[in-house]
Amino acid sequence: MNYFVTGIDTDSGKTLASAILCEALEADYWKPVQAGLPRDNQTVKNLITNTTTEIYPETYLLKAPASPHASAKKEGITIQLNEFKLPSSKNKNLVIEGAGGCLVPLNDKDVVIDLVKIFDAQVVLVADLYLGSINHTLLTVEALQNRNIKVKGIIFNGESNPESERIILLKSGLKCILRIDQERHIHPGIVKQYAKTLIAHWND
Ligand SMILES: Nc1ncnc2c1ncn2[C@@H]1O[C@H](COP(=O)(O)OP(=O)(O)OP(=O)(O)O)[C@@H](O)[C@H]1O
Ligand SMILES: C[C@H](N)[C@H](N)CCCCCC(=O)O
Ligand SMILES: [Mg+2]
Repeated sequence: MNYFVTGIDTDSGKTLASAILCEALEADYWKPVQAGLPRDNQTVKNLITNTTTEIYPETYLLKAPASPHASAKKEGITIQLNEFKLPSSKNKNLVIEGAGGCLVPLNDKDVVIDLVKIFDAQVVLVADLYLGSINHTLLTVEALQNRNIKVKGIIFNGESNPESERIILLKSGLKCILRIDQERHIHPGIVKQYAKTLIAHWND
C-alpha cells in the first residue's frame, strides 16, 4: 500500500509522522518534491532504526524554502506531473510525503494532492493542534473528500487539545490513528515508541 502523508500546513509534523509510519510498517520512504533544506529524507533516515526501510531520492530537489511552484520557478524549471515515477519498491508499503499542505501548488495548474491519485495512495493527515487548526483541518478534509481521496486517518500532533480533537473527528467522520505529544527532543527512541503504539491499532 502507498500512504501519502499530507498536513494541514507546512511544519505540521509530516516528516516526524512519516518516520513513525516507516518505523511502524517497515515501509520505504519517498519525498517527491523537496523545497529547501534540510532534506526530509535525511531527517527520516536519522530517525528510523529498522533495517528494512529504503529511502528514495527526490524527483525535484529545489533550493528555495518556498512553495514548490515558486522554488522551481526561481531555478527556471516547471514541475511536470509526468516526471514523477513511483519507486519500484520491494517492500509492501511506501510512505510518500507531500510538501506543505494539500493545495500547495506544484505549478500553475497542479497541486500537491494531485499526486495522491497518480500514486494510488491513501492519505494520512497530520494535524497539529494550534489555535486555528480546527478550521485548517476541516478545510483540508473537505478538499480531500471533494476529490474522493481515501483517508486512512488523522495523526494529531502537539500539545493535547481534547475538544479540538473531538470536534474534528465528529465533523470529519475520520478516525485518529495516533496522537503525538509535544516532545522536548525528537530522537529515534521516541519514533520507535510511537511506532509501537501506531502499529498496535493499525488494523482497528
Ligand atoms: N510533536 C513534536 N514535538 C516536538 N517537535 C516537533 C513535533 N512535531 C514536529 N516537531 C518539530 O517541528 C518541526 C517541523 O516538523 P516537520 O519537519 O515534521 O514538519 P513538516 O510538516 O514535515 O514540514 P514540511 O512542510 O517542511 O515538510 C521539526 O523541527 C520537528 O522536529
Ligand atoms: C519550505 C517548506 N518547508 C515546505 N517545503 C514548503 C511549504 C510551502 C507552503 C506554501 C504555502 O502554503 O504558502
Ligand atoms: Mg517535512
